[in-house]
Amino acid sequence: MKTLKIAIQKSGRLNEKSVELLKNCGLNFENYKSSLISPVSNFPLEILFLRDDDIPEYVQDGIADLGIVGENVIEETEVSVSYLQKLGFGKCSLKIAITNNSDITDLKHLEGRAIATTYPVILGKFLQKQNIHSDIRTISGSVEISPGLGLSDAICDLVSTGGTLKSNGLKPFADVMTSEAVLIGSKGSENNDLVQELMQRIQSVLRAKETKYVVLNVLKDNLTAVLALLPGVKSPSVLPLAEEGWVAVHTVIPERDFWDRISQLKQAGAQGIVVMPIEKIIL
Ligand SMILES: Nc1ncnc2c1ncn2[C@@H]1O[C@H](COP(=O)(O)OP(=O)(O)OP(=O)(O)O)[C@@H](O)[C@H]1O
Ligand SMILES: O=P(O)(O)OC[C@H]1O[C@H](OP(=O)(O)OP(=O)(O)O)[C@H](O)[C@@H]1O
Ligand SMILES: [Mg+2]
Repeated sequence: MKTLKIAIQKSGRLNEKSVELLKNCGLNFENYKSSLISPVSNFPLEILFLRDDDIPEYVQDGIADLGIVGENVIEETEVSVSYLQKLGFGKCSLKIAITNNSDITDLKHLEGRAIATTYPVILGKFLQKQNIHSDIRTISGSVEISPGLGLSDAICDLVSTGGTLKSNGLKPFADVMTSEAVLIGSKGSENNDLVQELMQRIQSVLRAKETKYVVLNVLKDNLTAVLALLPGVKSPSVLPLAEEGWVAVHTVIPERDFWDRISQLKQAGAQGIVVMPIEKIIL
């Protein structure tokens, strides 16, 4: 069977999480900073370490079968690839930001104004939809300093905490798009058996990340109330305890409403609650 190639970012915001995800999928490979290509010893796969901007085109052209990259980069490069899976990391928004003392209060005020960005394609489409004609100034980085230097009236750049905007005297003004890291594939790659195997592994790791394994003890009299609060993969397991009248309940709980569930369980009579991380959930 043909060896697959997956392109991930060589260094930068997505590198560490991409490597961690692949390792959690049980793939063995070396992650030397100097190597640009790394074979996986226990799966027919090679990992290419690239600048993130190049990943969509490598995948579109079939040089890499798969890639991990931000949605923002895919939109900007306007490639034709298959979106296979959102990966839940690298979450950020592309925003238009203005200076704290700006006279711009409405999108229409951007008409004729200069906006600096590394995302001219996405910004251009956004403005076109609003029928606004701005002077888009494409620069390759450090976008946030351009209003202070007099290069632009506004910027359009990625924001997550907002710290970079704040420290440059800027404030968010309009949301252009939200983004996160996604697994992409060359068109048709989703039909490849190896791609499907890898996607199943990735999905089992992502599912596990979203959930916790919980074991708790409860008096049989309170069991119905506790079970009513629990989802489980199929349903919770209930096991007798050595002490008469008590049972142990094993289940999985979604990470997102974890603390609410735990306090509800305690109120319903759950005791000795043990919470454990889950490595993989294979359905
Ligand atoms: N502040 C942020 N918070 C979360 N995710 C972000 C943030 N900034 C960028 N990202 C996401 O991470 C991706 C990579 O960001 P990074 O800053 O490492 O890119 P880069 O400097 O263009 O890297 P490269 O050297 O590979 O070209 C972005 O395209 C975006 O999807
Ligand atoms: O809202 P914040 O949490 O402050 O993040 C926003 C910053 O993060 C990104 O740059 P990054 O730090 O990745 O550096 P880069 O410009 O060198 O890619 C982005 O281009 C912003 O400058
Ligand atoms: Mg880049």
